[in-house]
Amino acid sequence: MTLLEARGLTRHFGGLKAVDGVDFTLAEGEIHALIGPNGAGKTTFVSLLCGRIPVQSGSIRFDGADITRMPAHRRVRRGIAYTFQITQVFANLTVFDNVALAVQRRGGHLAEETQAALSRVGLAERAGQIAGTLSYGHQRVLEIAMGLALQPRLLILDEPTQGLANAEIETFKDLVRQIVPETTVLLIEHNMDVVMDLAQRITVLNFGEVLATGTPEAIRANPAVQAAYLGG
Ligand SMILES: Nc1ncnc2c1ncn2[C@@H]1O[C@H](COP(=O)(O)OP(=O)(O)OP(=O)(O)O)[C@@H](O)[C@H]1O
Repeated sequence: MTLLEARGLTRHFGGLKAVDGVDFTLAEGEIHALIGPNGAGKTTFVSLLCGRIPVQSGSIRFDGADITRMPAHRRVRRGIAYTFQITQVFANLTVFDNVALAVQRRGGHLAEETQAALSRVGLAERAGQIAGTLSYGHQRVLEIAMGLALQPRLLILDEPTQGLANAEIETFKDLVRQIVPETTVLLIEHNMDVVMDLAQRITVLNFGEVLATGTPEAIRANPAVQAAYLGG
């Protein structure tokens, strides 16, 4: 089943075609990676999907409904959660309270669901710690817990492994494998090992347009992708 479908999605900044007529579908339960060179439009594209930036033209359907003009907070309620490159953790609050805020936003059972989200990412033992004192890697994991606390249908992760150590990347990959297929995952990622390991399908953006979509094998073998991004 198709969970999300974008048609002709467009966002220009002045003369710059950041996202330019993108057609894109997400199948329910898949791990889908979005890759491409710096400035290709990946963050802008997912910002359009979650409503952080308004669409100029084109449409987005999510779970059968047109969400093109829906405000971001209502998309969250419909099941789209996201974590962005820039850390969203409240540094002065405890780990527990950071996640509790996300649970509260959804109107869930505060203590139980907060604890469950923390256990899921392996942060339960640090529940009482002030978030700002966590290592960088743990803060990134906390962000994912905050996203999961929303119990999303779709979790969008923008460069989640950036700055993580190798062992933390392995933990992250295990976590993503555990949350599908209940949660569909859209992953912006520059680390090609992570992409090839996790993704069932990959979409390559280049200059705001879709260059290719396919399985990891097909994308790796695609000459246009090699020329634009993989440096083959
Ligand atoms: N608010 C904005 N105003 C003007 N230009 C913008 C804005 N946001 C993004 N851009 C430009 O749009 C283009 C696409 O940027 P975007 O951040 O979406 O690319 P990206 O593929 O996510 O890049 P990276 O891999 O470096 O994160 C870039 O040229 C960027 O400078």
